[in-house]
Amino acid sequence: MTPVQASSIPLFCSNKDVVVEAVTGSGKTIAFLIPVIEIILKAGLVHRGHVAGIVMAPTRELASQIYSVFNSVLEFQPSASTTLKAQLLIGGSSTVANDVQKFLSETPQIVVGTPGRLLEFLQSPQVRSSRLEVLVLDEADRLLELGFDKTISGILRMLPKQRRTGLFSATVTSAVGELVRVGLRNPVKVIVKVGDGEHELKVPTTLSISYSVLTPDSKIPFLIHSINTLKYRKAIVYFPTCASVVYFYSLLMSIWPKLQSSKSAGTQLFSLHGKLSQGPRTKTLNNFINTVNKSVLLTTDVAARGLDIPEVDVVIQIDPPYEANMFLHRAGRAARAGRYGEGYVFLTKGREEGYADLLRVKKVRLLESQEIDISDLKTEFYRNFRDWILHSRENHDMAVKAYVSYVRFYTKHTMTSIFRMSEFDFVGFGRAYGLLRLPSMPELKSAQGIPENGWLVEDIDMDAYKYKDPQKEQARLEQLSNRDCKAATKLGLPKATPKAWSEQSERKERREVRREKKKVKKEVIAASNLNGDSPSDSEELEADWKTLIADRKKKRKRNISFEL
Ligand SMILES: Nc1ncnc2c1ncn2[C@@H]1O[C@H](COP(=O)(O)OP(=O)(O)OP(=O)(O)O)[C@@H](O)[C@H]1O
Repeated sequence: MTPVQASSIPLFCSNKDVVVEAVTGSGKTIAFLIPVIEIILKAGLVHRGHVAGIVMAPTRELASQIYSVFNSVLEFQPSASTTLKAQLLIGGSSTVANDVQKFLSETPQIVVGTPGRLLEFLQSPQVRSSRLEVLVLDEADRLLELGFDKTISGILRMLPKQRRTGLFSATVTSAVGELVRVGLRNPVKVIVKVGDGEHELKVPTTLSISYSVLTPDSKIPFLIHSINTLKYRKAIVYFPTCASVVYFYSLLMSIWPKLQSSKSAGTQLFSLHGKLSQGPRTKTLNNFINTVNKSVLLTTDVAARGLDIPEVDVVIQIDPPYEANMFLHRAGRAARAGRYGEGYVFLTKGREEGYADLLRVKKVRLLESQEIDISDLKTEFYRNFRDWILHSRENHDMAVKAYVSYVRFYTKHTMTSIFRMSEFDFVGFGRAYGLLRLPSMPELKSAQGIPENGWLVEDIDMDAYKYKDPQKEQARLEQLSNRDCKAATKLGLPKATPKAWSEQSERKERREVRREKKKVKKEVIAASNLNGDSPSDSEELEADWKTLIADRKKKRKRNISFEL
């Protein structure tokens, strides 16, 4: 047994409620799974329609993993004894009605699931939970966080008070205040500490963590450099939001082959996030787990907790997560069960450097990475990035979505003294996200140094910037031809959508051009008056004015430049 198993299994099995905290990858799954089996076997047979044990986990992936560990243990049941069975209850793959049907026909005693589906399942009149013996909350602190709490209260109301309850996590202490509400009676706290001889650590001792301080536009090139040069079989890269995973996965799929080193040739990329439907989500994770090739998974915090993929030996965090505990869970996907692993986090130059000190206070041992010159790779990256963005307008739409979601993510940081919105580099990240123009968003209103009209490139003819999808392009062309026509509004063109916004801002821009024309005209008239010309020499004046306007226009319509 691992230390957490040796200390918590006897307690949990001997009718004690337990709260167990031990670092990632230390074997907590077995530490609750064995007692669940023991407690149910000791209680004797349960009747059809009754649940005897519930294990709850915050994500579908984690619930599925626990269910499969259950099955691999239950395979070893002596045939003469009660046959224990488990059932998986997660949304997205089957209906509640099907789950209930299966439960009644296969009579499992244990259910493993995510809170939402578990609640719906327990609410079915055919399912009884009054004889429940044991409840486990894996990743308990996460489950108790806002969002799940109403669901969990609903589940707890349906369970008998006479039961054993166990809370497990690598960071369970933050949930201690909630214990009474969760219904633990005189729980025993088991905290398994690790250390490097001198100091206690909150991460496995076999996990080596480094941080790099980078400018916004160096982050993705540095990621490419890292996945090109680091030694790993499988690596996980954490992005802040679903939209940023979608965006950078599309970008890297297209341009990374051009930037690969011989060391990384043949490496497969995968992407996983919470907005994928269940089918592709499961398929992607299985493919990542089962591929024999060197592979990299781009993902969000949906894959931060609990996932046990032993071959993962490198974890990269493009940005720190919005709360510090998540850092430990993300990094802990590597260095599991005594294996060696490496964690990297990219901090934005400026205020974010303080995050390293905060982690040290949180008992994370980390070092600053050596500075590496990646200027050639960066130049090559942005050349390819520019071509890719300009290749289709869809790419820019994706960039806008990813950027907006990143800004919103940044506002959610709990450590506001380090991650200050007032110091957020809107322009730097706009360029890093490949934007031609910053989107209009409330957060930008009070920001400093935003270029006029949000343009990040000197000029671009947005009217000529096409969608690859013929239907989208057709719609865009129709909008273009309608945009000046007041009738378009009457026809009900959407007002609040991003397109409506861009239409609005384009209208604003045209107004400005008109204003500028008027100004120039006035200047010309004033100048000619000074020269003694009569304002009635209108033909000549009109010609001068046209030339002036044309010159200004020419300046504005210079080739698209994309300096990043
Ligand atoms: N007694 C044991 N001996 C050897 N390996 C073990 C033992 N118990 C568990 N393991 C292995 O350790 C790995 C990590 O276990 P597990 O996923 O339960 O960790 P955890 O503590 O729940 O981590 P996390 O906090 O990240 O969820 C798994 O691959 C598991 O098979």
